[in-house]
Amino acid sequence: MKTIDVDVAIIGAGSAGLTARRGALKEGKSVLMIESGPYGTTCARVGCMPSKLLISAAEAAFHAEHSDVFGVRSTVVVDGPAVMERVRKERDRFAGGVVSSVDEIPENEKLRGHARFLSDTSLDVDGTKVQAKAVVIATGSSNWIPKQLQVLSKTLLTSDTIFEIPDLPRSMVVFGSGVIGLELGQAMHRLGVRVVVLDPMEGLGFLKDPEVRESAISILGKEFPLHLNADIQSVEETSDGAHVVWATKDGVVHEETFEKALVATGRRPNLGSLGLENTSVELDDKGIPKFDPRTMQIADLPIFIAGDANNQKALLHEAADEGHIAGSNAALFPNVRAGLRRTELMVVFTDPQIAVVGPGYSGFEAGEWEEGSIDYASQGRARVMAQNRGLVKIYGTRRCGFLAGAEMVGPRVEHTAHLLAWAVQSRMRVQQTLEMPFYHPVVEEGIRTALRDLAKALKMNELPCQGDDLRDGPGT
Ligand SMILES: Cc1cc2nc3c(=O)[nH]c(=O)nc-3n(C[C@H](O)[C@H](O)[C@H](O)COP(=O)(O)OP(=O)(O)OC[C@H]3O[C@@H](n4cnc5c(N)ncnc54)[C@H](O)[C@@H]3O)c2cc1C
Ligand SMILES: NC(=O)c1ccc[n+]([C@@H]2O[C@H](COP(=O)([O-])OP(=O)(O)OC[C@H]3O[C@@H](n4cnc5c(N)ncnc54)[C@H](O)[C@@H]3O)[C@@H](O)[C@H]2O)c1
Repeated sequence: MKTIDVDVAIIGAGSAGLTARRGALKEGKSVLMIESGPYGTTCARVGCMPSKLLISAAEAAFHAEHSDVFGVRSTVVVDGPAVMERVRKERDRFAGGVVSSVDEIPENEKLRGHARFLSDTSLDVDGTKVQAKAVVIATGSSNWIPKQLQVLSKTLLTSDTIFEIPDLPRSMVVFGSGVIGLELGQAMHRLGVRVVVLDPMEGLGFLKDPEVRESAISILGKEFPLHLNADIQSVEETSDGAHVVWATKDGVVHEETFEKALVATGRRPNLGSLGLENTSVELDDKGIPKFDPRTMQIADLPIFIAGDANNQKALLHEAADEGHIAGSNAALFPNVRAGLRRTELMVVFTDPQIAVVGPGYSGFEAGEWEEGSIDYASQGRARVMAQNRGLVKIYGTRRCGFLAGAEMVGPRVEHTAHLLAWAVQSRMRVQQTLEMPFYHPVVEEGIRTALRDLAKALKMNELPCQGDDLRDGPGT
């Protein structure tokens, strides 16, 4: 058996694996990156980028169709093949950029094949043995298809296949009201596809604030059928398509046949065929290795885990940060150090957009925090643009009045969420954020209203706060 000796072996050439490689190289160590699938990363090939391309087409159709409110009349024709062609063309450009960067990696620093642990520091890659001083697991995640939906084949779409369809279907049932189901379901609806979204659970699990969640459900549910707490009674594939019978919360039974079925029921880390049983890695009750999120190290082993593989924050920027930390620490093993973890930030690209900043509503102990809010119904700029829908809640700590996080659904919150995340990470107090400039008329003025509301709830002038208390702010 051929053996390759290396300082750091990285399993997976996705977003986490590629930054892990850079992190390890910076420390002057030799690196081998192993990849079993196509190069180009999940994000660029079948994730972030093609989904946002489809959403942009849907936004164009929606705005053209809804211009009447401004007195502008138009007739809209959605050319399905042209929509999908642009998605693929631009997607190929993004993924091609990543592939070119991988092409530039010297041949002796990369290996094609499926990696499987033989011990903590050795791997089998399709018959080649890799002996490493440390290993980074950056194997990503895959779509999970529940048993009930495994009967689907010809009609089945997942995020891996939906961007390959040559034309838009006439109808599509979406299983799952998570981020993927909502983003792609709304986009397809806006492109003229008859869409129904079904979820047996409460749905929109990424929102924890009941009022913000309710606002998002109400807004999205007015635009397309969004059936949460649905009892999905039967799913079968017939010659006409996917035949689904379900009962809604009110007990009404529905029965429909759809040309396509998008299964967006969650993703699971790619750990199953890694041979972890041959290592000293201890798994939690979900089968995920226990690791330190500051160093990405698994126990005190020479094994590190980054990106979707660790099942924590399945987001691109987190995968990149985690990869970098894991790669440098693998190179420095056993002298690992804590890396920078940023304030949490998540944006869902529905319309209106949804965002979560910091630990969100569920991140605080009772009695430790206050909230301020704004309903976008009457917000000036939002009304000007006829996008006056949504609710923003901002949270602050009672102790010293630190800005702590937000949950929001509203116009252009991708931007306001960034401002708030930067302020949280900078450990700003609510009062300090109100001292910042606000232009007029902008949607950020809505955030100022919520911040004022929060300052009032915190009774800012009465808050005792020693200089030392700054050490205890969010982000420490
Ligand atoms: C439809 C969709 C939309 C998304 N939109 C966004 C968004 O808008 N914003 C955002 O922040 N995030 C988004 N995400 C999430 C984001 O894409 C992921 O969090 C990110 O791509 C994870 O990167 P990764 O490096 O962990 O995994 P990947 O990029 O998947 O890389 C893992 C690699 O490991 C390889 N591999 C697996 N097992 C082995 C093995 N045993 N041996 C060798 N190689 C192996 C795989 O082939 C793969 O190439 C989206 C995801 C999807 C699916
Ligand atoms: N904008 C973004 O940042 C973005 C976009 C897309 C994906 N992502 C990442 O991808 C990850 C995976 O997204 P996802 O939407 O697949 O997963 P998810 O975990 O967010 O949602 C899955 C949903 O499927 C539902 N479900 C489970 N079984 C079902 C069944 N049998 N029938 C119908 N529904 C069922 C669940 O109740 C849940 O609501 C996300 O956690 C996110 O981090 C991020």
